[in-house]
Amino acid sequence: MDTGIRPILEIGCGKGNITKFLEPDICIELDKKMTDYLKNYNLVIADARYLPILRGQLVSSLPYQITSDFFKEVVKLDNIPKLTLILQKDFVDKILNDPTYISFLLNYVFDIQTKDIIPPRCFSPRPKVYSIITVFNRVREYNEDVDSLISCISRYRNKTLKKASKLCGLSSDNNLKVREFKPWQVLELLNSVGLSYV
Ligand SMILES: C[S@@+](CC[C@H](N)C(=O)[O-])C[C@H]1O[C@@H](n2cnc3c(N)ncnc32)[C@H](O)[C@@H]1O
Repeated sequence: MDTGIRPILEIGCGKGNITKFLEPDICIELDKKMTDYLKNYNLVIADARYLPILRGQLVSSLPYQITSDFFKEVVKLDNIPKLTLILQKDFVDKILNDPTYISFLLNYVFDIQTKDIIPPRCFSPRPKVYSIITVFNRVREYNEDVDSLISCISRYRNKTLKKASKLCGLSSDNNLKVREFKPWQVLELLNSVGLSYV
């Protein structure tokens, strides 16, 4: 935990299991029934996806079904330099290995570091899946043009970069298939279509 980046915002404080150690500056929780557990903190009862959160570092053990929606919003918030999240391990494996839109975009904006794996028995109720603590450090500002290009190119992952880039209005001589690029090779992919976003 980097206490130098403030404010620290915790999303989904629940019964305060993480909150009591973290002591965040602001605690955001959707479920009003949790108010009693969180009365000692600066509590905001709200849906974190729709909050105008402008700066700080985020810590969260979010429900896994909102992970993609959450990232699509948070990736655009340049004043959020760091996120420490408990995520479903399968999701993290995908963003590190699979050539999808969200994987390329997250690897473009963040340096992604995996930490401890958390087995299902550590949670109550017990989930079916393994979780993993993952730290996202922002290394680039969000860029709408890059986002659109990644969105387009990743739709053609079974085509060569040469064909995919043509379909996306650009040009490339690269005959590798889009799916042959690992998410962490996103800059190489962008450079291959003539965009230099290092
Ligand atoms: C997996 S629980 C984690 C609870 C607590 N942090 C813990 O570790 O025990 C997720 C929490 O996020 C809250 N939550 C779900 N969706 C949310 C949203 N969109 N905005 C804010 N909180 C949300 C839930 O009500 C729940 O308390």
